[in-house]
Formats: sequence, structure tokens, C-alpha cells
Amino acid sequence: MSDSTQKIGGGAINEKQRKFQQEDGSIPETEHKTFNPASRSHLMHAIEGLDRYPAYLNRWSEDDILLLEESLENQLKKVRQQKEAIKGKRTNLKTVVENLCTKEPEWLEFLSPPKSWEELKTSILDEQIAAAIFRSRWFRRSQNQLPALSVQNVIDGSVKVEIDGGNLEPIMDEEMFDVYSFPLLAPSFCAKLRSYFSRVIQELEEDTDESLSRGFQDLDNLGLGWLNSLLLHLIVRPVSSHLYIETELNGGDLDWRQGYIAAYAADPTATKPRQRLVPHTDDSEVTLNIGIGEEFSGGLLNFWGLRGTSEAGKLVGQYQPEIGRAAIHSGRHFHEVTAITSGNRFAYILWARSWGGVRSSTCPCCWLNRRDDGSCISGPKWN
Ligand SMILES: O=C(O)CCC(=O)C(=O)O
Ligand SMILES: [Fe+2]
Repeated sequence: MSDSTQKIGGGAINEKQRKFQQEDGSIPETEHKTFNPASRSHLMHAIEGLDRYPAYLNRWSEDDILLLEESLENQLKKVRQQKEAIKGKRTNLKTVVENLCTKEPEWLEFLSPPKSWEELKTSILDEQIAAAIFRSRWFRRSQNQLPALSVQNVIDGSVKVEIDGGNLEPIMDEEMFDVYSFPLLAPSFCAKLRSYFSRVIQELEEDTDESLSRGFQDLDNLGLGWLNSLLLHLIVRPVSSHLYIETELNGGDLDWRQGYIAAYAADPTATKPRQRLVPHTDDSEVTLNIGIGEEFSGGLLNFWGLRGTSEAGKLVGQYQPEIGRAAIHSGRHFHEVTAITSGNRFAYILWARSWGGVRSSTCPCCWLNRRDDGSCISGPKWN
């Protein structure tokens, strides 16, 4: 990735530049002929050794032990630096949101979770997905029990939602291999989300701390963590149990989410930092991508194949975002956002992971490359 793509207006994604391939396409030879735990493979071998063999370092030279210690300390330093930076950023964002709600108290209602199913149906969800949920056997059963299940129970993740496949099918389009779309949020809710987000952005733009405003904004930090949880438990888990249970989840469930607003502009600024997004895969098992507007041209989603398969480099199709409509795809499906040529483009992105499932039995390398034959050293066989 060249320097220019790292700047505002570039297409960068937040990944370190990799040496994976040289300009001529060849793979560089390893520079680490002796033990050097600054290299990822050596460090991982050492961590695996420490975990597997008693008194592992018995056979090591003093110098190599020192190198390992230094390398682990460097990792710890990274953790601590990021921890502090994130803490500061979150505290500042909280203050920005609090100040905004003091100035404009009408946002307080928007930021509070729906108190009833009726409120969820009429002010947040698209009517078709609402009907699919409320007509499902799970929902009808849950309303007949005492006490009846509340929206808050779903937000808390204390129940497993099931949406009948027969209700989903008629409202779901298979856009291309592995990518499906369906109506999810009411356009009026998208408009509110966009205006709230834009108001926060305006406040941030007045902030002198660039690091605060730069990048995509996590909704947990903007008082909308409940919306992330609601979408994980009410939508992404049940929909994924129909679409991705075998291919992405190995029969398991999703248990983690991160939800953020990705903001783009034809003329990027610190708070709408991107004009496009280069091809990448997500650090998620399943990604939900909801178009929330506003008016723009360009900004299409291109999909290639799945990482770790022979199709990885092949263009599979193009998806045009629509307000309120969600696209759902496997996180390891290569995708990009083409350049925005006019206007502003916002998408609400939710990444979902399965820490208790696939990620508990594969190392990151096997996960990325879809080696799931049970032979990974992180799997139960070795633990
Ligand atoms: O903006 C979009 O539609 C996609 C964003 C995306 O791919 C990402 O944030 O990982
Ligand atoms: Fe992505």
C-alpha cells in the first residue's frame, strides 16, 4: 500500500502493509535465518512451545531468551499504548455526546432502546422484516409465556431468536454467491441515524484533537451500543443460522459484535475520511452492511471470492447499496467500496464473530485460509 493511500482521501483500510508479495509478484525469502522473535512465525513458535513443553526454555541460549522477552515486552507495550489511546478517545467521545444531548435534548429519546415490540416495529424496523419476525413461531411462543419476552431480553442476548426460513425467503434476494440482501431498517430511522451521526461529526469537527474524529465511528461510543446488540441477536444470529451455519460457523453461533458507521465523501474530510475502500476481508465471521444514505454516486460494493479459496481473486459481482436495505456476507469474502464520485455515503456496518465456536478451535492463519479439518494446533485435539 503506498503512502498516498494511507492519507485522508485514500482507499486504505486499517491493516499494516504486508511484504506478502514483491512488485514482480514473487514471494520474498525469509530474512530470519537465526532466531528472531520480531518475526511473527518465530514468536508464534515460541508461544506454542511455552504452552506445550514443560521448562521449554531449558534448551535455549541466554541471548535467545532475552530476544524473546524483549519481543513479548514490545507486544505488551503495544497493548498498553493502544489501551491508553482508546480510553482517552472513548472518554472524549462520551463528553461530546453528553454535551450534544444537553444542547439538544431531543437526541436522548433517539439514544434510548425501544421499550416495546410495538415501538421497535413502528420506529426502527422495516415493515417487511418486522412481519417476518413477528410471524415466526419463536416470537409467538415467546409472547405466550409468562412473563412475555421483552425487547430488552433480546438486546441482552439472554434468548436465542429464531426467524422462520419460510418468512425470510420471500424478502431476501441472493445478490450473488454468498451475498444476500433484505429490507431491515425503516428509511425514517436511517434518516435519524444519519442526522444524529452528522451532528456528532459536526461536534467532532470542531474538536481540535484529530485522532478523535479520524476513522470510522463505533456506535458503542456514541450511545448506541444497544442497537449493535439488537441487530446481532435479533437479525444477524438467526439469519446466519440459515445462511452460514455450515460454511462460516461450523455449526456454532455468533457471540460478539462491533458496529460502526463507515462515512465516505467525494471530497474526504477527517470525519468522512474515505473516498473508497480498497479490497479487503473483514475480521468477522459474518458482516452486515446496511445502506443509510445519503445521496451519492459511485460507492458500489464489489465482491471477489472467499479468502482461502481458489476464487479469491475473481470478481463475483457488484452491489448497489439502498437506504434501509442490508447486505449480509461472510467476513472472509473479499470486497471493496468503489470511489464516491459525488455526495456523501454512509453505511452502518456490523461485524459478528464466533469466539466460542470457530475461533476457539483455529489459529488466525487457519481461520483466514479456511483450513478447518480439525488439525490446527489451536483445536481441541491439542488443548
Ligand atoms: O462502506 C461499506 O459499504 C463497506 C465498509 C467495509 O467493508 C468495512 O468497513 O469493512
Ligand atoms: Fe469490509
